[in-house]
Amino acid sequence: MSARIIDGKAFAAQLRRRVAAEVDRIRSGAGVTPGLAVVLVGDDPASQVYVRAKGRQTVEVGMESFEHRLPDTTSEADLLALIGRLNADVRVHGILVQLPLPPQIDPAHVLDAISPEKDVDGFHVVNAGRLSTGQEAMVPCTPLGCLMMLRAELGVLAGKRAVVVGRSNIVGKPMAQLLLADDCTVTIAHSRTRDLRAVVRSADIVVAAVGRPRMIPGDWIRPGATVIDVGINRIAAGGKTRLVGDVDYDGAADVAGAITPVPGGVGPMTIACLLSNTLTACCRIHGLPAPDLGNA
Ligand SMILES: Nc1nc2c(c(=O)[nH]1)N[C@@H](CN(C=O)c1ccc(C(=O)N[C@@H](CCC(=O)O)C(=O)O)cc1)CN2
Ligand SMILES: [Mg+2]
Repeated sequence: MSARIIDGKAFAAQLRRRVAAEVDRIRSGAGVTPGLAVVLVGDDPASQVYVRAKGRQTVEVGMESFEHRLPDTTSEADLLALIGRLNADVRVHGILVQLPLPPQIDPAHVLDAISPEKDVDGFHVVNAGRLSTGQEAMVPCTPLGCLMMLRAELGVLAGKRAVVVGRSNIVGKPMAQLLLADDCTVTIAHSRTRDLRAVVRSADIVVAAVGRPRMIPGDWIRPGATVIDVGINRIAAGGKTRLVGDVDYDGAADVAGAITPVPGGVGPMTIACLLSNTLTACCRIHGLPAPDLGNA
């Protein structure tokens, strides 16, 4: 193993400390406390863990947390009505609806019902459009966390060849936009890409976000490349389960310059960036200068 390990847990802890200091500053200076509303529909076990972590960390950085847990039989109309109330609630600066949603609810309807300025997930079509046209946007948390770690690891990203494997609206596409905005030469690869091995091998930066356990073997990685593994895949292992990424960690760590582990890499940064986005949303809503915490 030669790669540096990019410690997402430590990064996230550092970002939360900076968010907490800024929350303290705007509360004492402007008398405003940022508030985050998280909505969970149903009882998906992983979602419950993430929502609990979000609520706890929101309170720990000094923000107000509003948690809404709805049964998995909730209709789309009832969920839209709740979002309408949260949009109008002046104590709430950020709104997040935990994904996935049960099948009777169309996520596109729900995400586009959230006020763009309170859309701390950055999933609203207005924020996606703003990001892709270089305007001030709310930036999706997972790619924002990846960008922060890449900038800290590599400094200036301009001119780097970046390959993003995966084209989802919530990770792959916004990640590519962020890298492009930092002047990388960006390729988005996906399940239909021809000779994926050669494409990945050409990259100085590989962001893997396909959701397939260890799909990218170590010998696809260019020696010295920086590898950001977004995958969080639970696999069976010796009668138990364990988490692995989309990259074969042991193989890639032998050749990469730096790599994020799973767990403890991108995942913790997702929630830290949610807190940072909530602070940003609160500052924008109240016309306060938004602190630079390494945001896009
Ligand atoms: N509305 C949203 N829904 C979902 C998002 C999102 O950003 N917005 N992302 C994921 C889930 N997610 C946050 O919601 C999330 C996933 C994983 C982690 C994390 O810290 N993972 C740990 C491992 C945790 C474990 O042991 O299971 C790690 O990688 O170290 C945080 C947040 C889908 N839904
Ligand atoms: Mg795909």
